Amino acid sequence: MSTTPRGRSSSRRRTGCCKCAGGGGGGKPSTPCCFNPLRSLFRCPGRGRGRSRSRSHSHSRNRTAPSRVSADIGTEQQGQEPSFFVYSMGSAAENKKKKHRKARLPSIRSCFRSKKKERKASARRQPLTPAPSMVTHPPRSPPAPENTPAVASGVTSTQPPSPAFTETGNVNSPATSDRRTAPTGPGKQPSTDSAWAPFPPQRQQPKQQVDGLQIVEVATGERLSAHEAALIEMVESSTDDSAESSMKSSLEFINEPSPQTPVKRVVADRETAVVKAAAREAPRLWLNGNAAKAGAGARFSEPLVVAEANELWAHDIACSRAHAAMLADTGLITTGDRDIILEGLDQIEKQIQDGKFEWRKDREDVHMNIEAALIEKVGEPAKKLHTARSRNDQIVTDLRLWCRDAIDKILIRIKQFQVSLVLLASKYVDLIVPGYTHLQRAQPVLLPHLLLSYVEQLERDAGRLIDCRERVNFCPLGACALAGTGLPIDRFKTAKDLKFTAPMKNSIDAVSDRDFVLEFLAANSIAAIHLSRIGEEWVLWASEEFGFLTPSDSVSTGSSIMPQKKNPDPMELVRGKSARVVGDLMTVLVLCKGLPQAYNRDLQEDKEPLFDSVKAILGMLEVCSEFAQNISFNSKRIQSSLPAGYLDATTLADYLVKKGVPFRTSHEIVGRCVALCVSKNCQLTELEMDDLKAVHPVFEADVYAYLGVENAVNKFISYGSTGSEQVKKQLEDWRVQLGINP
Ligand SMILES: N/C(=N\CCC[C@H](N)C(=O)O)N[C@@H](CC(=O)O)C(=O)O
Repeated sequence: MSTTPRGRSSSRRRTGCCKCAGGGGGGKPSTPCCFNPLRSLFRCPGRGRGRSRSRSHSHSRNRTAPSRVSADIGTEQQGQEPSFFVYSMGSAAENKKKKHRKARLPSIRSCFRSKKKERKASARRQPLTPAPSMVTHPPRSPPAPENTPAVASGVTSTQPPSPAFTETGNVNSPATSDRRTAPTGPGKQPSTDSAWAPFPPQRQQPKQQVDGLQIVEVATGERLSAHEAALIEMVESSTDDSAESSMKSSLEFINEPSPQTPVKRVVADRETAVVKAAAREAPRLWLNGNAAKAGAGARFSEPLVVAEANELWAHDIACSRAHAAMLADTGLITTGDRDIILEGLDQIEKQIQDGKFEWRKDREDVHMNIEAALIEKVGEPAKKLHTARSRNDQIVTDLRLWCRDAIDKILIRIKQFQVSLVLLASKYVDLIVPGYTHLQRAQPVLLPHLLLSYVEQLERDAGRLIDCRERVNFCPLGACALAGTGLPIDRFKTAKDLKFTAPMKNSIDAVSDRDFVLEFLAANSIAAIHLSRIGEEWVLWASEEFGFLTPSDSVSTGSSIMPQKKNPDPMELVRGKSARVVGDLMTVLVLCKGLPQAYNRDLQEDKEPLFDSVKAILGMLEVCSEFAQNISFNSKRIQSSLPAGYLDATTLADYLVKKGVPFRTSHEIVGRCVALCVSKNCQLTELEMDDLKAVHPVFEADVYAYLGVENAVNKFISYGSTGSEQVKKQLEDWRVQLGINP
């Protein structure tokens, strides 16, 4: 067993797992394996938020998911779980491994270095060759009918994209013979290759076509796409090393052991392969792959890819399916191409579900990963999928679909908690508890009345989410980058297929706004505040000072030093988690406040707080339900505490009002009665008739039916009051509404 510098065990570091840090594995749901689900929900030390790349911070990244303490406790056996947890630091052995991994950083570069001179000379001799790119260039060939066979099936990437539209919007396809026609516009160089090329040739390499990609053999013997090879050349020939060092530092960062659960580590291990790919390719989406070098922007998108993909891949594929179907319906692609695309998407979906999909950080985001994989899989037809689509409308459509699903999940959890509260209330129908204002004893209330007050709050939380869902449910797809498209798409069809209410009316608005995210986060924040208040109340009530509530052992934790302690920390964590939910709202509010209209890359930053907020609120609700199912109220202790605090004083004032005394006067009279009790050290109900008459002659013998907490509670009759009739009725209504059988 190795120990960390803090003396903590690391032997089980890789065996602990927790639900909240799961979700890796290419969309595979993580399996909670902690013996206590409440603990597992809240044990993740990291939130997956932007990790520092700074080397000086590397030790903090060595933190793993909190491991069970397996320190020297004599007879400790494998698999036994101490009842408290600590975070552990990475061990020396792990640090060694990390160094070892660094040494394995991109070897491909050195292979290219050995060929540098030769290639430079070659580059001087030869003009640049075209590099396949994801950028679609306008066709430079005369139109041909859409059903040209060569167009409907996959063609090589040296051919212009098809089918294409003329400016008048007609579907056209380049005639096969015309594909070899070199562009003649200003600045276009004649191609040395027999095929038409949008850019001049770059190098002389033996070329092959695989799935429409041009393949070249490089010095390592590896077969890379021309695009990949061109990129390495760019980095290599750059006099400025920053592109390479930026890439390298990213690699080091990615190769660091991260504070992840084993599920995530599996993903991270897979990412090692991804990283190698990144070292030889950094696709540039502008200038057709001929831009100088990878910029600093990549630094910010890389760590997000996997997290973003885990959440959004299913929605992104759903959007692509709907979009492909619409493109075929409108004749923008053939039905044959649509079927090939759909088949490819099915395969990708399966790969992701099986955890076999390689998420490449160098492909920027979930959209580019899926689209590029689709092109690799099915070739040319996949290149048509991005027709009349931009990542700007894709991401916001994905997000709206994601929010819709997330809201539905939260609504279910809210209902579960409501049911737990109603069941709890049903167990204590007659239990009177002190009601507090200013945290001072105020008036007696029935415990079910208090518990149903939480149920009401939750109902409004659900209502806010339902309202928000209505506004979320409009479809931005087809807004394209911001302006819509000149192509005859059918936005109503995609909206319908994706079960949106309707397409969004304004394409600029569609890609610009994240008000639906804000609204969702605001609704979450209010719900979180409600849960936090319940958490606070229950923590307070579980204290020795109150002693009103006892959590069962299954929802309690112990102390590492004070053996007698039993902490209600799930509810403390509910209270604590509310801070991050509110913080997430603040993050997106501030994120959006300075943005000009239409898409801005800042918006990429909306996802982490959105995902985080939803994860937190789902966890909080689950914990609250479980806590509610595992607490008991200490009736005896509560009852014995009721006499203190003159809880019946206001009911006595109401008695005087019924006798015709103005309320302000009755308030004063009861005040004098209470003062008398204080001097006599007794309860109001213990005052003799003579004592009462001495305070005011209006008191009669019937006053004793108003004194004492039971009598006081029974006197409440107003709608929504704590009177037992009212409470019983409301409890019954809630049972019916929530479908709880008698
Ligand atoms: N880069 C870009 N959008 C990226 C959106 C997706 C991004 N991962 C996000 O999460 O916001 N916009 C390009 C258009 C495009 O790439 O489709 C632009 O407007 O210039």
